[in-house]
Amino acid sequence: GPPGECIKVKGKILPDAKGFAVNVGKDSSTLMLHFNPRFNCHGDVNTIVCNSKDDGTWGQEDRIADFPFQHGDKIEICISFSETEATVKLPELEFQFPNRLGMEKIQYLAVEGDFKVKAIKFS
Ligand SMILES: C=CCO[C@@H]1O[C@H](CO)[C@@H](O[C@@H]2O[C@H](CO)[C@H](O)[C@H](OCc3cn(Cc4cccc(/C=C/CN=C(N)N)c4)nn3)[C@H]2O)[C@H](O)[C@H]1NC(C)=O
Repeated sequence: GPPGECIKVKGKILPDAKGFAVNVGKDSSTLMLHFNPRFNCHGDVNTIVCNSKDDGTWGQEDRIADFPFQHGDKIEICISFSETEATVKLPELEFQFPNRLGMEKIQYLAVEGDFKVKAIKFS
């Protein structure tokens, strides 16, 4: 959807989650944002890793200092964006990630890993 629109992903983190990801962008190879909370994977413990992907090539990772998630949590993740940055709103945490590709619309959303999607809403 267009800038300013908010993509809401509601769901439940699995009780034994190692990690999950919410990907938004053009398609699976071109992502404005790969939002990847890691409970314990790739050597990361309780770390949110964010990145972009440009035609199949990962960008530079950003690691967010806070980790407001627990196994089994029911959460809502709200992602909105402008031409300069994406904003991720979580329970007790909000942060920005640069819109490195200058993407003007999001037409792709995928949720992967240990997260059970309950609802997705575009508002
Ligand atoms: C230190 C060594 C070199 O540096 C590492 O180099 C790795 C490879 O590049 C990076 O890792 C990569 O980082 C990328 C972001 O930048 C993507 O996240 C990618 O994953 C893509 C991907 C997504 N997906 C689906 C998915 C997503 C989330 C959970 C699951 C499944 C959960 C498993 N549940 C179980 N088993 N119950 C599955 N699969 N692959 C990841 O491989 C590390 O961050 C990086 N670490 C650091 C500190 O720099």
